[in-house]
Amino acid sequence: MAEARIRIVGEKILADDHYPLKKVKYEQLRSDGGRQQQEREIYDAASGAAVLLYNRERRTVVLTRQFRLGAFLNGSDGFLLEAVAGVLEGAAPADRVIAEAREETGYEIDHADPVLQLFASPGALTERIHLFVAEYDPSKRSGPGGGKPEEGEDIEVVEMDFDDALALIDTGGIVDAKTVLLLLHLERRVLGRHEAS
Ligand SMILES: Nc1nc2c(ncn2[C@@H]2O[C@H](COP(=O)(O)OP(=O)(O)O[C@H]3O[C@H](CO)[C@@H](O)[C@H](O)[C@@H]3O)[C@@H](O)[C@H]2O)c(=O)[nH]1
Ligand SMILES: [Mg+2]
Repeated sequence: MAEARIRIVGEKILADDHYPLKKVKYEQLRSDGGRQQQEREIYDAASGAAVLLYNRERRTVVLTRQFRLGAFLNGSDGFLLEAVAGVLEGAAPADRVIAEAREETGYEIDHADPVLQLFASPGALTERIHLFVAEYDPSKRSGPGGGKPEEGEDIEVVEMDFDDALALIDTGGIVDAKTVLLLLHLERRVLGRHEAS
């Protein structure tokens, strides 16, 4: 049997409040045949799912704007425009995004199309994000959205022209990775780009 390239040799919990922050020791079989031990800090954050809501006829998307501490602590005002997203909390990703769309925007979607999965920041986080797109119908809105105030959510719902959203990627107005990726997917595979007149 081939020798395993990576072997976990130890794990220490550094902090465990919301999700655990760990120090993990592993042994790597290097490409030169040697074995090397390394240690890394890793935040064992929950995996999540995100969905970009779009309307083909109106050529619009629905995004959220909410405060994100990580961005604030690193040079942004922290209020990021993002696709709807939430942690899985044990649910199937396709079910989770339908519930999150309702909670965060009030839109009722009955189906979401899977796009891809990605690791949010694989050197530092265990988190995997499942990405979807879904058509929304402006007449199917059960409430204002906004998220759960009791969990500290204070989410602004932002409906915008799809081409304006694409332009915001170029000007730095949209800087959330999953959202940039979903908008580019929508352009490449679903809606195409309309040149500004
Ligand atoms: N008390 C407490 N609450 C927290 C903490 N971290 C998160 N929460 C709460 O947990 C809930 C998470 O809300 P969701 O809508 O389920 O998740 P999200 O924050 O939108 O996360 C999504 O986007 C993230 C950023 O891209 C992703 O990291 C994540 O996987 C997911 O896709 C929010 O109510 C938030 O306040 C914490 O450290 N302490
Ligand atoms: Mg969310």
